[in-house]
Amino acid sequence: MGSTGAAREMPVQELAGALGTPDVPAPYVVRTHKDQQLAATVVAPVPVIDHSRLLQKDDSADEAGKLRSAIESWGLFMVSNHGVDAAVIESMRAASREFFRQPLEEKQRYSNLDCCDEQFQSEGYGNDRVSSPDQTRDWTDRLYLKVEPEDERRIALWPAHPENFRDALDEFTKKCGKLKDELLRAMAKLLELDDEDYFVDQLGEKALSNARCSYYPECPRPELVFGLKPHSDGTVVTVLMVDDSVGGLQVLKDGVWWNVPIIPQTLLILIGDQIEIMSNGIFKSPVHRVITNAKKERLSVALDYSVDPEREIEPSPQLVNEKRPALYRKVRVKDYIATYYNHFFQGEMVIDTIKI
Ligand SMILES: O=C(O)CCC(=O)C(=O)O
Ligand SMILES: [Fe+2]
Repeated sequence: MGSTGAAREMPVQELAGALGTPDVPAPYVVRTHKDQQLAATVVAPVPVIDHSRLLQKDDSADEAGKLRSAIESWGLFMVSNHGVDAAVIESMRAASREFFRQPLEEKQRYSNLDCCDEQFQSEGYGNDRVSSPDQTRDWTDRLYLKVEPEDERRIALWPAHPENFRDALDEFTKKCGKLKDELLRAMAKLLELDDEDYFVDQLGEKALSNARCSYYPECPRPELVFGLKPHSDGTVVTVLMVDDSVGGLQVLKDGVWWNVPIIPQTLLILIGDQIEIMSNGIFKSPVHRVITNAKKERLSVALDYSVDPEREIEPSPQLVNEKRPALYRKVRVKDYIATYYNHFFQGEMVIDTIKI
């Protein structure tokens, strides 16, 4: 991720609090998709996969079939009985909410702008890097932290308040990591790969995972802005804890934006670009976005799982044959991630650049 100099932007939370008029500042107004933000009215019938059944030796066939159809039709699905205790999820949620509720000065101790030269450093609290003056800003503030490899954590950027934040994130990460490995094994089985551990092994010993706590303040003009622009995730998979009462996540399917429902006690799994590449396009990473709400704030916590950035990925040789030649070029993950944001800011999908 580049480190272009960035002017300090006002957090959206402060902006939302300061607005006395029903208006949003021009840099947040989406120019190209007028009124599209409110277009979705249909709730996506996204399948719920019972994870404990998926893991059972003799009773997994139905669940595996559901998983396949969920991935093929939506590129995302919910998991229930996922092994991440409700208490772990609730502490993560509460600790993140508590963090964003604090005064600005407290949050800025973890700023994503370096304290000395104000260079953007991606980890920490703040907004996206602004790389060009005409970049449309998203109506969100974020706390972005590397959680794995564990020895690369920058603990100084992990909030010390609320006091349980660090433990909550550590616990959430560990439990979700196990879930992610189990799901990747189930996905390798679906593709009939010889090695059930194929995707887990591809991640490598220095696999990267980041936590993204996103806070979307209420917005006076939801129809004019994005909470988060349309994108597909540049990950292998993303485990997402959505807000427990406020919707806003939408997924694009067959040219239509669908609302992703909130289903209590589930976690949402998104197929990312990296597994799209490794599965030679059999799995597709869905384009999704977040819209804001005029009356309510929203909070989500995402765990991004990526192959070790130093490694290269390509379609699994077992999924390439004469009938289905490789659809993607081999790419170094670090290069993929580096170009990801430039495309994201332009509203383009980086995966299109490596399609053969
Ligand atoms: O806030 C959400 O529900 C989705 C966030 C998301 O898509 C992302 O962080 O990549
Ligand atoms: Fe996403």
